[in-house]
Amino acid sequence: MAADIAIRARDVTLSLGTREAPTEILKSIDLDIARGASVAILGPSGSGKSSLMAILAGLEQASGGTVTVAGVSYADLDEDGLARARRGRIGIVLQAFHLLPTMTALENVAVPLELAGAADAFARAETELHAVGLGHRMNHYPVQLSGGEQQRVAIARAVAPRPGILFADEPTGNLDGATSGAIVDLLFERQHDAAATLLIITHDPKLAQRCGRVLEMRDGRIVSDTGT
Ligand SMILES: Nc1ncnc2c1ncn2[C@@H]1O[C@H](COP(=O)(O)OP(=O)(O)OP(=O)(O)O)[C@@H](O)[C@H]1O
Repeated sequence: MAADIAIRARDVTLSLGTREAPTEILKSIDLDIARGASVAILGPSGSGKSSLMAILAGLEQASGGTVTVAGVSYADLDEDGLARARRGRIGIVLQAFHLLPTMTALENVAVPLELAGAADAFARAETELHAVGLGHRMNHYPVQLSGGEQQRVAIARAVAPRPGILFADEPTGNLDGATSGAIVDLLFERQHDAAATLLIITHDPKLAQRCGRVLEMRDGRIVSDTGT
């Protein structure tokens, strides 16, 4: 695969449900995303956006086809291998934030940094939490944080290791206009700093406009693809 391609999917399908009544969630997705690109995925609810992102991020296995991310083919990896491939290289912000309930905001951001081998994990985590406006909430546990605050912790956690690839599923879904603008600025700043590839699912046309490329999904397929 060419070095300038960060994400490649070939004939990716996802079929869920029962064997008697399978539902085709994704239908023959072919996609190349250039390194350093910012890509928005738009499309109606249920069109398969989150499913596609989960497969590209290595969180879910496709029913068919191949996925290669940062030169690593997912076909050769089991779950542990996928987790190792993600660590420090892929940042993910999902709709459910998956913060660890027994850890404070600071620990939620610092621990993955430590796992990725950072020596100054806690200092960096503090910096990231300040950047998302949560300097005053660092020692709060997830249950003590609002939905928007939890979302910002999840974003700080995803960008802290400066991953080469960032996946974000509705990253501003729970945030008000002003906070959302600041968080989007931060995502693009981090992308720029690390020359990272950014893939964002959004319903927000303004956010989509900030991306160099816009994909539109409908009924499990990519039906339009504009930009680079
Ligand atoms: N485990 C499952 N079994 C059967 N169908 C599923 C399963 N998980 C998801 N689906 C279906 O797959 C389709 C695509 O879901 P997906 O979450 O990828 O859509 P989406 O475009 O991200 O939607 P939204 O914008 O609402 O988040 C939906 O119709 C959903 O009901």
